[in-house]
Amino acid sequence: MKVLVINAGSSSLKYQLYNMEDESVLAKGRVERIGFESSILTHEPEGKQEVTEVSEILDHTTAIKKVVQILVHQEHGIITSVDEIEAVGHRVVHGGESFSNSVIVTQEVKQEIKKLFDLAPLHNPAHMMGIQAVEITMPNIPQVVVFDTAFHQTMPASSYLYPIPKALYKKYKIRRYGFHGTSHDYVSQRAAEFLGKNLEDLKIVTCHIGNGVSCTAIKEGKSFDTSMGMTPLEGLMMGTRSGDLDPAVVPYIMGKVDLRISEVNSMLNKHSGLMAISGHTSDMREIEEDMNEGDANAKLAFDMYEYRLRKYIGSYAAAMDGMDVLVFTAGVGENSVTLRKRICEQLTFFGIEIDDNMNETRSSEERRISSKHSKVEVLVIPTNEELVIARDTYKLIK
Ligand SMILES: Nc1ncnc2c1ncn2[C@@H]1O[C@H](COP(=O)(O)OP(=O)(O)O)[C@@H](O)[C@H]1O
Ligand SMILES: CC(=O)OP(=O)(O)O
Ligand SMILES: [Mg+2]
Repeated sequence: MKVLVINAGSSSLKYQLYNMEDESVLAKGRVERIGFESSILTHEPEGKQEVTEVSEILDHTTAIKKVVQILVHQEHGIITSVDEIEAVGHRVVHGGESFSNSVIVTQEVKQEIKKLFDLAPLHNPAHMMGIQAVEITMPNIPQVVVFDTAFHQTMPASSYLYPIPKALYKKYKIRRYGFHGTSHDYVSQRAAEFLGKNLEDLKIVTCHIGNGVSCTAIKEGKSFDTSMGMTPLEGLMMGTRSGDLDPAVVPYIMGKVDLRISEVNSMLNKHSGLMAISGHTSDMREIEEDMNEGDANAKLAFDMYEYRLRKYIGSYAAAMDGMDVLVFTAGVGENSVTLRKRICEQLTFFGIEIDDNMNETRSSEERRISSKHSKVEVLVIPTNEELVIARDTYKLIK
């Protein structure tokens, strides 16, 4: 059975085509700059040359059409007919309190996702466009949605409630939901397997450090607490998102410089984080390069990013009364030798001891970077959200 996995963003759409018999990836790619005149489709078919196409892709339906066209293309394609695709699985960022598992898409499910547009304005409307684009382009194909929030539905009320009037939770469902759940779930399971231990016996802190950044405390195999909140803005400093700040800052700025709600949202989501402090980039590779060349703003951005991560890791060790395993994952977590070193070198209080050689070894494999004497196992586990989505889709459709 072949499953197409889609992660639709507001102006991009990433895809992977899986053969579920052996879980191999037949092709993957992305459409960027949807809605612009020069949109870019990058397609990587397994065992063939990567292709890039520039054309006008004004909406998600056109983007999906282009993806299907290239998947069945004579030269660059990997299947002979679209009928070979038996199911589509989508990433959906916000599932609110309605979903603690992946589900098959129905009218009711779509209604629920729509109700959550307000809570994830950058993500959920784009996912819905992806689902509708598949309905138009591949009618009758079963679709499954896999939620970032689902894994965190096990959090206790003491973790998910905010200390504000309870009516706000009852009436508007204002609470912590948490995100990147598929990733935290996947890497914690892989970590236990890597160590040959029972997941249920471990206290794990997982750090998903990509464009979005979140940490999760995992106890008895379940999410116990996580740094993102009602929206993916809370918690750690990110590429362009501020993370935690005094909530009083928001009304204060709105009064002082006469900003509208949408402008404040945009400032905190798109113009803050590494971008704001470095003054020119949200890309960790550039931050590190500039820092090494003596750029003081890049250094400050790096220091703040690292410091905030370290504070969260420490607080989750306290939250679980211990930490057996610390996991780094996602673009920055898997690749930044410097960030991992700086964090671990200043967590010696917990008995963490990093092995510099292991940390510096470049690899895309799961690996241990702590020394033999370290009291906490420190691992780098490459995440694979797409594989989890493909597996859930296969399970529900099969
Ligand atoms: N070698 C590297 N060193 C440091 N950071 C890296 C490296 N490779 C990728 N990154 C960073 O990873 C981030 C993107 O992470 P990723 O998990 O792909 O994000 P997302 O899935 O949220 O788009 C970028 O900030 C990028 O700079
Ligand atoms: C939820 C979230 O922050 O997702 P991403 O990291 O893909 O932006
Ligand atoms: Mg990601």
